[in-house]
Amino acid sequence: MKKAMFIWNPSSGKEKAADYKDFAEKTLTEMGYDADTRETTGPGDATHFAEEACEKRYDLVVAMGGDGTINEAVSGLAEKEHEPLFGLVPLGTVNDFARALGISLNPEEAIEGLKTGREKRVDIGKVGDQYFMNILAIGEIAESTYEVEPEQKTKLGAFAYFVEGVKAVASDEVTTFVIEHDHGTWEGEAKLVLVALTNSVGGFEKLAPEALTDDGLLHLYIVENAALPAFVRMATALVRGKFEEDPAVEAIHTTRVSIRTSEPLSCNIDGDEGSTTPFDIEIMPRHIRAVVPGETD
Ligand SMILES: Nc1ncnc2c1ncn2[C@@H]1O[C@H](COP(=O)(O)OP(=O)(O)OP(=O)(O)O)[C@@H](O)[C@H]1O
Repeated sequence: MKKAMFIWNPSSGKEKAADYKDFAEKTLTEMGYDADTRETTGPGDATHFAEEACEKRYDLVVAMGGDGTINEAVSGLAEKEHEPLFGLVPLGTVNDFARALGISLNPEEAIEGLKTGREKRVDIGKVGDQYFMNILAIGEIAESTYEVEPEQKTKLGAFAYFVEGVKAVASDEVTTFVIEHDHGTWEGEAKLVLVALTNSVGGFEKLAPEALTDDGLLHLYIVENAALPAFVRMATALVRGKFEEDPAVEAIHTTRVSIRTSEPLSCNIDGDEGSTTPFDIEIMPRHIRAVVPGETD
């Protein structure tokens, strides 16, 4: 009998998560799987469960939760000898990976979609011993998001980030970056460096509109240090989906990026704090066997 592991985070998606869990178990059984359900209790669980599924040669791993849970499950599947199929059921607030893969943001539809979906091999990124599916951000603007207090986040939402971002843009502090990539070396002062894998970043689909989940490329954007009006222009370009055409933005498509900075800076990986510079980022092309909507080729 085919074996599936269903990993779910009960803290995501509020009180309906348990109902979706029951529906997912029923669906996997109907699909002919022996379904083994695992509930996460805290950070790291989803990774350990997915690792176990690889060791025990499961056919399918399905993770249900927000982007944090999905990142943890994919990290457990990465670089293993046995590669189960990976299905995801989005239950978070942003759900970038599901958006990029065209998976329904309605959990019931996403679960139903496992029945009719097809396999698609998709890229992930690697930095040190961490993996990412959507975006790595580094620079004063990225660092400033850590300064947003939790209660400020709840009260003001995106506006709190915006205020911190403007403060970072307006500050005199500048960081010098040395960035090596496939086509050469970029050296200079930058406010923000972004490495995107997909076209959905923070639920916003216009930062890297051309980034495909299986193009084998890191989409690198270097936002140069500039005066405030340039940032206003850049924000407008971003909203219009023309970010990479802005003169203060260097856009490079590459398979590897090495980043060194004048001061150590920590990066933000898929929304959570990650490694501190210097570090190397690489693409792992078509590494994960994701289940996505659509007919099998
Ligand atoms: N039982 C649990 N209770 C609390 N936290 C948990 C539990 N299980 C896992 N976690 C942790 O919760 C973190 C956040 O989960 P996740 O990102 O999936 O949900 P979310 O915060 O609702 O989503 P989003 O970030 O999209 O709003 C994960 O990093 C995970 O380690």
